[in-house]
Amino acid sequence: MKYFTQFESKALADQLIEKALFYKANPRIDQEKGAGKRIGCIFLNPSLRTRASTQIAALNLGMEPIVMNMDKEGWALEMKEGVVMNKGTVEHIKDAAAVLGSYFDILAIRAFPSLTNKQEDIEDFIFNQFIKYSGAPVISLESAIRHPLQSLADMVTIREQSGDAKKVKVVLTWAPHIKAIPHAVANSFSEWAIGCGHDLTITHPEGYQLDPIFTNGANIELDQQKALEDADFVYVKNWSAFNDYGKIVTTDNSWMLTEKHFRHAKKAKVMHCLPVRRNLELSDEILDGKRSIVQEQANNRIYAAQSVISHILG
Ligand SMILES: NCCC[C@H](NC(=O)CCC(=O)O)C(=O)O
Ligand SMILES: NC(=O)OP(=O)(O)O
Repeated sequence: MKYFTQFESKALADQLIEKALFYKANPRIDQEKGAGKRIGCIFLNPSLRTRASTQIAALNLGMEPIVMNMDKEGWALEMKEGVVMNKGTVEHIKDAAAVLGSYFDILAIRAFPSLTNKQEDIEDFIFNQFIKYSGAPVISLESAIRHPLQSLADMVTIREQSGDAKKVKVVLTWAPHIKAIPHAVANSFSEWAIGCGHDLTITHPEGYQLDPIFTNGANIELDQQKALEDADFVYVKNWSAFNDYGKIVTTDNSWMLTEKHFRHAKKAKVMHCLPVRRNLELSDEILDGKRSIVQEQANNRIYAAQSVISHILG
């Protein structure tokens, strides 16, 4: 495997989930595997979990991580081909990515969408420029349209929490927010949950349909109460409109989950990738209550990353 950017197959997902659970039980068992190798973690946007968990994962494998916050510490990058660089950008992605590719054995990149240029975002243009020009193996730390390390950690968490249950009902519910938020987490969660064979229902207000490329195979139910019935796992996430691209269509706060939403889903566990805006996206009551498994999820980010890095190292 040279690139970890999206769901590939159930067989690979199962292998990565098993390996993540193995590393969780034996974090340092492969301390020699990455010895003498470096991973470059390139952030064009903020991060807490992805930044720290990827570094810990690399260190568990004996590999040296170097983090660059390119949005703040690097030169302003030009992404377009053939432009006269007489404005704000200082260095072309061609040159920067080629240098980074020569410095590192693996490159890991975070590049959020603009939410203003739909075509560029759905092509994952900036992320793909790094792939094109670096020549190195690349791991996505969240691109414009996907967040596969998050989704892998989510699948690990569901596997861990569901024990012997053969089939679980998973619900992805939209939550209110005050800002236009990317689709990446919701897209990826849907892609991985369907790919891993879970029974997935997606619920959101009118106008928040996700790109069907990612949701094909899910049950779409616009009535949140109905969607939540008998859920085993409820994944909470805000996203902006996809059709009316990047717009906020409603902020209806009745969509924020509280205990009363779980009348017909008594056993449901609640997931969120974090960061979460409390009492806007999700209530204190849920986040601090027994249903929440958000800390377990965040912890599993380490072993998801370790599993992927190990797989790329071969
Ligand atoms: N990496 C996890 C989520 C990152 C991003 N959240 C945010 O941008 C939150 C911003 C805010 O709450 O102001 C998202 O939802 O895609
Ligand atoms: N869940 C997640 O990706 O968190 P960060 O944005 O803090 O990395």
